[in-house]
Amino acid sequence: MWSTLFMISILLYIAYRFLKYWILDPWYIHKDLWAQGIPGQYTPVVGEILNVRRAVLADDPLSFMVEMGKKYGSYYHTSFGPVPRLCTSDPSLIQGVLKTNARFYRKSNLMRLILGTLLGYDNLLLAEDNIHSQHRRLIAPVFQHQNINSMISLMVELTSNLLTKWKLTLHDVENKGKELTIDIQNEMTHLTLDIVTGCVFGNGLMKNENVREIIYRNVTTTLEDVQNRTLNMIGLIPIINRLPFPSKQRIDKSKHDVRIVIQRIIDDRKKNLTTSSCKGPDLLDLILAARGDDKISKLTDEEIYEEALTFVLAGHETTSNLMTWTLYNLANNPDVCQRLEAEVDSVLNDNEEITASTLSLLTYTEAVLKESLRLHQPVPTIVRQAVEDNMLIASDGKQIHIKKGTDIQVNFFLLHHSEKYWHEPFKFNPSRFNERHVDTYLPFSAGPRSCIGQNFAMLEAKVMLAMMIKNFRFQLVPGQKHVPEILITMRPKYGMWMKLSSR
Ligand code: HEM
Repeated sequence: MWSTLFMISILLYIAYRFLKYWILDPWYIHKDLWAQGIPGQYTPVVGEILNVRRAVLADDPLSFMVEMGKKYGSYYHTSFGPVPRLCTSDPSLIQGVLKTNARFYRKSNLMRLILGTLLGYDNLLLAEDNIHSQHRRLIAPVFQHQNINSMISLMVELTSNLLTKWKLTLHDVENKGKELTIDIQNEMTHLTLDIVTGCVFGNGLMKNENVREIIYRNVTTTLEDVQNRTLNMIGLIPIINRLPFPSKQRIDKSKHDVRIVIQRIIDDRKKNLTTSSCKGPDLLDLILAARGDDKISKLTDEEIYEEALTFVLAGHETTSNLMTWTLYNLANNPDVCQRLEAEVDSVLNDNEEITASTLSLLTYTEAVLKESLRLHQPVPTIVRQAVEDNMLIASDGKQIHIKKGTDIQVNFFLLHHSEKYWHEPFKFNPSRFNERHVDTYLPFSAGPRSCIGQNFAMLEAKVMLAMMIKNFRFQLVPGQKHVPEILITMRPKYGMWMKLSSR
């Protein structure tokens, strides 16, 4: 009798929790937002997942966001699965979430589920509160200009290796009377992975083909597995995401293999058995040496491992997407490309070393990259979850009370394509960056969790773009579909095939 009552209570409790999570809590949040006059729509349990899926299957993944923006304006509520969301591209609300009220927000559970599997949780991307601020204070000086400027020589060397490979292949192919076509997305992913791993791990990686192969293979296949598990929901459902499906076993094995080689590189570096491949200290030297204000506090071995892997993950696909979309935009805008070629030809000299001061002369190149980041933002949206009730103020003066548990989707894509802030927003026009754009241009986000690697990324992209444009012309192979695919980053779903010719 007592055991039956106990079982019934447990079942009722589970049913209540289920109902609360999937129906009651979301309903109260939507009701509250409607009561405040915020437009929006609510489909219980699934939210907008089916609409998003429909747009993705129709190869038009941005269309849903654009339609919702047109229908409701720069802030509205909806939900993703059961989780209620305030979606916004309003600069004032965005500043509220990312800066003024940042203490009331955490990264979304979705992001933790997707990236935590591979990275762990004590790193800049995923840590919260004190751990995050402590790591940020320790690591921010690592990315100062004087440190990353000494990495330019390695960026140049690795880009030059790729250009030499292209030249040789082009020569061979032309001798056979054919054309050279390559998937530029694939090439850029390899180059950015080469650069970031080289700048993190130095010659422990550069000189050991085997180590490099283990890191590259495991990082890329794990990212694919993690992405597939997100799309088919296996990775998102608690308990299910721990079951030993083949993809989970592959991820665990990769994690283990990567762990062993990276730990070895770190241990060797501590014993001075390996060195930086840059002109100065590399990122690993810098995080090993990082000390807090008290000159004593430092990262633990486990944290150093996670941060090093975080740089590799956060730093390669984002920059590779920037490069791929930039070449796409240049191929579609020959006038811009001509002006870029003229700048690069006048600044880069075959016999002179490329230094920070050479790069500072490439102002139009920088504008081209900035405009590409606006038009094809590598990280088009981010999501934060409110962990306390708080008040946000929109640009039109409306005050919005946000309840604990609400997700906020910050939509950089809509912000960067808003006619309110950008003249002819869908046009590729680098000259618009002759002026400064402050709160309306956020490719690297803003506030205490903005991209810590942004100077590194811009420097690297400038080196790659200038050297590539100096040597080659890139034309799009006709007949391909250019469809963006968005998981955390936005990349071309079917690759980006280009015909290469020498300049
Ligand atoms: C074009 C290239 C890049 C773009 C567009 C980009 C964009 C971003 C954005 C939007 C965020 C905020 C994410 C969020 O709040 O959820 C971010 C965070 C971050 N990025 Fe980047 N990123 C780029 C390159 C890099 C590089 C090269 C590195 C490192 C070498 C890097 C390291 C990080 C880290 C560690 C964070 C987390 C910072 C924190 O929360 O304190 N990123 N990035």
